[in-house]
Amino acid sequence: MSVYDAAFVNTELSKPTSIFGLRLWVVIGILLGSLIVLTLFLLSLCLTTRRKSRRHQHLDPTPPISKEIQEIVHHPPAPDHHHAAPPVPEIQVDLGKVEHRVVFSSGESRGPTSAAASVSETASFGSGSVGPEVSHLGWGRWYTLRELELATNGLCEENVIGEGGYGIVYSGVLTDGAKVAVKNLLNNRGQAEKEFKVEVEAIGRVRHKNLVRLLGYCVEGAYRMLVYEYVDNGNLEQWVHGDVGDVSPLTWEIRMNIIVGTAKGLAYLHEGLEPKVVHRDVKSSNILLDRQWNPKVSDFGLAKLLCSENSYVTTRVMGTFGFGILIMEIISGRSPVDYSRPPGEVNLVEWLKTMVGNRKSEEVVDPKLPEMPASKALKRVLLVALKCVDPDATKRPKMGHIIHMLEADDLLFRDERRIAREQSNSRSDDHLMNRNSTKVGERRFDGASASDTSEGDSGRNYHQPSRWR
Ligand SMILES: Nc1ncnc2c1ncn2[C@@H]1O[C@H](COP(=O)(O)OP(=O)(O)OP(=O)(O)O)[C@@H](O)[C@H]1O
Repeated sequence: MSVYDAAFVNTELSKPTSIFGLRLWVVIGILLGSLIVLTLFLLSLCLTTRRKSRRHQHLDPTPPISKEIQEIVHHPPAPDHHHAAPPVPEIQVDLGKVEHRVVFSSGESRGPTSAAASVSETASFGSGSVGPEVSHLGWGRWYTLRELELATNGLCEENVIGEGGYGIVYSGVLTDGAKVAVKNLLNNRGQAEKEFKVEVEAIGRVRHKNLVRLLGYCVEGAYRMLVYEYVDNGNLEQWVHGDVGDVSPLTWEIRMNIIVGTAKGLAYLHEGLEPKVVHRDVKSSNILLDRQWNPKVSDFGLAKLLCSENSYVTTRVMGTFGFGILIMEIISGRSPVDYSRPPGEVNLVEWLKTMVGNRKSEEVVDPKLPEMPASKALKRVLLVALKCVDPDATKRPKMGHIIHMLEADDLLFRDERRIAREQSNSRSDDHLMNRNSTKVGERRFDGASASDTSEGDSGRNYHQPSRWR
């Protein structure tokens, strides 16, 4: 720019304007200053908003545990365990990425109406839906407390189906109509949360028709709840020891079905999963029944996950002893310990051993059984029970082997029943007795004869009582 141009610009800028007679450069200065101030204001506004929203995300009450839930790899079972379910794919779920807003604040105003109102409230905050898509895990669902309150009529007393060592169990109906059992775990903080994690991780991935299925869980504030499929025909303890009249509805066939089904559920826990799961509390109140009398093992909440290297013996010791007592309970209708009985009969295992040793197997059968079982079938199942409670833990059979023995027994029993029916129909006793012995002989080649089973698994010897040969 030349000296003349600069002088010209200077003259022009120094001219007074119509705005309060201010010179042009002053007006331009004011405009520029205002623009800068406005830009700075907008920038700070923008930053404040972003910071606020970030703090909001931080306050999102997604429980920390949910981020730790992930599907555990389900290894296929060993080839000889053909009862195990097919493997499921590995899925990792990070619930922290799902927007959860929990609006429950206190225990007041419980009941179906208030609960319903809150559920829709939750929906409006969340991803727009309160249904399963909000909180799918790899294996199940994460439920809000509101959902479970709605399902259980506000955790009301009429919905209580029982109380166990770990909390109260409620029946409930979810919004999709599914009936569930909600176990509200007793909460003693710290420890409870640890147990809860163990239980959720151990149970969530397990799928077997003879194991009660965990559908999901709820962690909210101090609440820890497990949501199970509802099994609708009570538990085995109620049917074996409850007031069912003089004749039990549990026929021999039903009892055998319960024993075999329970064995399959336990075998899956012991042998179909890696790491293994051991129930540690096999008892009749933990065997739930459906309307077709199919058993489902429940309450493996404190099951410990074992390292595969050193679990072998432990699994056999812990798992089979309780199962042996359970068989005795089902066959005899007696409790494992019953102080109302004479001294020699208080302990079921000891009494039964004595009875079998004295060739009184038939006398151990539950007097409420509608019909006596075939002698061989009875002895076979008692033999299995006695093997399970062998004082030498290393001689106890594995659950898989127990199934093998029991199922062979089942076939044998069916044959004998068919033959018995034929006997009573034709009345040609001698002829049919010959067929009977031939049939039994044939079955023994199926790999489950008394001598086969007496050898025990893994080449261990079991000394079968000679009277049973
Ligand atoms: N999934 C379910 N469906 C139907 N009823 C259930 C279900 N789970 C548990 N129950 C019932 O709830 C009651 C309490 O069960 P829970 O497993 O808590 O205790 P328990 O087995 O009686 O005792 P413990 O805790 O000492 O094993 C039992 O009567 C059981 O039959």
